[in-house]
Amino acid sequence: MHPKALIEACTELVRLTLTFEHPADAVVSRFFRDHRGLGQRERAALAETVYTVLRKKLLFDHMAPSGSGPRERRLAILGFAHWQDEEARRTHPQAVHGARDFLHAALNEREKQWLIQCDAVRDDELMERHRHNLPDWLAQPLKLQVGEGFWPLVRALSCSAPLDLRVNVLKDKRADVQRELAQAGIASVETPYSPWGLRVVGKPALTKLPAFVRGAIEVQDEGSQLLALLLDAKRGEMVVDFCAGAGGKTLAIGATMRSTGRLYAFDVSAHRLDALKPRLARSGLSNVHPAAIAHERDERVKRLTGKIDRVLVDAPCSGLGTLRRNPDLKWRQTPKAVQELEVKQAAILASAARLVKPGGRLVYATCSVLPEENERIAQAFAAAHPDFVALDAGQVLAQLKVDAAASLCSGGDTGTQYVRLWPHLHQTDGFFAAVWVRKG
Ligand SMILES: C[S@@+](CC[C@H](N)C(=O)[O-])C[C@H]1O[C@@H](n2cnc3c(N)ncnc32)[C@H](O)[C@@H]1O
Repeated sequence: MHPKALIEACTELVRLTLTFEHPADAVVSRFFRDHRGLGQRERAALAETVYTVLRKKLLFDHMAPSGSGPRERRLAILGFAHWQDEEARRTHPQAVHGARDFLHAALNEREKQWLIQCDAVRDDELMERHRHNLPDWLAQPLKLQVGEGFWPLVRALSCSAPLDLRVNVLKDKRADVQRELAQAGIASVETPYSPWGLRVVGKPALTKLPAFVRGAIEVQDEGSQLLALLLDAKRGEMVVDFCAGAGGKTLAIGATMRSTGRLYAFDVSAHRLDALKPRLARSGLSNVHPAAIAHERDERVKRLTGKIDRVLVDAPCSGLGTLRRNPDLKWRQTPKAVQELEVKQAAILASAARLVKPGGRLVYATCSVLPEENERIAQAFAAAHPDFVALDAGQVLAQLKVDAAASLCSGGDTGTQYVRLWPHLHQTDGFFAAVWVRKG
């Protein structure tokens, strides 16, 4: 594709994304479906350009007014240029800017001059908000929580997430899958914490690989794998994944149960549960029972009161721990939406807790980094439910032989009460988890 046509396509995609009517990943997928002729490299350039615009929106909004032409085109030019800079830095860490030849071939003289001006702006000349590119309501709580880690966190959030796989141990050993992938030209390393994880180098296409087709691998962030591990579901148990969605954690839990016992996958979205079905078929699991529920007090839920060994509540949340993958969330979420989520989270956790039998385990998890959706929900639950005893997540993970378990946790008297994963510290998405056992 000629550079001019590619920048025009980037401009159109930026325009569609910035309406914020739909999640960016859905807009991008739709665009690719509508433009089937796009090659692999063009798709990568389009997606990376748009994601860079979303990641650096405040900076680009600050730079765009000095340029000419439609605003979306200026943002697309900056997105493309900054993405190329990131690529160049990855391969040559000292590089300041990436090659501009391709991009220049798409620009007129005024645009080239403007880009040179933008390239000359130094980081230390910028206001703080143009460097961190976060809305104030999000920057403040992050600073309070991570202190000096704030700028490393900002840098981590401005990169794309690594591609993590979970090996389905029901089918294969991690080392065997790693060897098989290497033979297919896909390099990977073992993830540092999850016993099932492989971190793949680059972003190779996976869905046609024999290992994928036979259900030996699933794409899953290492942090998400750890939350499934934390539930520690055993052979023959009765287990509920209360907010199963498309079943990322369900599949991991089902495998730890060695496809025995009963694993209910509940969700209010039948559509999301439908996406679980082909994954389930590949996985070889026969112990999973997906069920769409109307709400958290549904009759199907009530019938299981006090009968379940382990319940995972992977609650609907702001998703603000996943900004590396979903940078649009920082512009689509609002403090008001978070408040509404808190009410829902507390209600779902309280309902799900009723299922846990005496001696059973309850795990509450989110992929949010906000204390309101995490510690605050866990503390309010603990205060209202004296029949649940909090377990120390650091100890639980250590018992599960997770390396450096304490470094994955924070909070409480022990400093390791809750799982707290951060992109800049653990190379995972931001995750939270709290664990309780019901008094026997
Ligand atoms: C964080 S997502 C789950 C992701 C999934 N566990 C995974 O690992 O792929 C939260 C899910 O909660 C579901 N949900 C929202 N309200 C619910 C409710 N009242 N009861 C059960 N599930 C609910 C949403 O439909 C969504 O699929």
